[in-house]
Amino acid sequence: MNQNPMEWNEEKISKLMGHYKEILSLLGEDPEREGLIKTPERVAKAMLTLTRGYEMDPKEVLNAAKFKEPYSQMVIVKDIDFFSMCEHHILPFYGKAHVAYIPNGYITGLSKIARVVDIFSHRLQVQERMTLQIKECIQETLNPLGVMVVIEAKHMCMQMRGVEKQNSVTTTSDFTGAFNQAKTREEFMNLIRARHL
Ligand SMILES: Nc1nc2c(ncn2[C@@H]2O[C@H](COP(=O)(O)OP(=O)(O)OP(=O)(O)O)[C@@H](O)[C@H]2O)c(=O)[nH]1
Ligand SMILES: [Zn+2]
Repeated sequence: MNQNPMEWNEEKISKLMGHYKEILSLLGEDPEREGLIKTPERVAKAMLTLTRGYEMDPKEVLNAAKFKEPYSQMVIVKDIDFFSMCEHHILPFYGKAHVAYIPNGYITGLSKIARVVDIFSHRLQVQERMTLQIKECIQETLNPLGVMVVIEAKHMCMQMRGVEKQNSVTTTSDFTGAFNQAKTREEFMNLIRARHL
């Protein structure tokens, strides 16, 4: 998922650099001093990297590795680390995503589930919408018997500023189909909590 520098959109970078230079001045800094001279360019590239998910199609990623397979028990990819940015403050929120689905004739490459999380997290987000988008993307692409997504995250806008709570963790979950049954959700939650390897 590293952005190839050859693919930088020079026009966008140049415009972003102008804005970040202005922001540095407004914050009381001297954008011409040595340590800051390249900062607008660095920040422009960092922000384009952190929002690269806008340029990517998560359904295409899943469809590229969709395999016909009769396996119809739960598949779980847990502890998928992610970093995203809250759309309210443009500050990071970060944590782990856990995804389960029950195939209905088709499976996907395991890494593709993590890639879908990467794509949606590299956009300005709220945790709830990210949870729902991952769920919908998998449901609509693989048409499984059910999909469930659980996300646990810490929000820096609640740690560094505002209410300044360092240890609160937000958990969101969403599901379809077979996960409407409490027993199926329980199986997933137990497997998430179990420590293996
Ligand atoms: N539901 C939800 N809220 C979020 C998320 N990320 C940040 N927020 C919250 O978005 C809210 C924005 O509230 P506002 O009152 O408009 O903004 P604010 O004055 O900066 O709020 P404080 O953070 O309480 O200082 C805050 O309560 C944040 O904690 C998220 O992923 N989901
Ligand atoms: Zn925020």
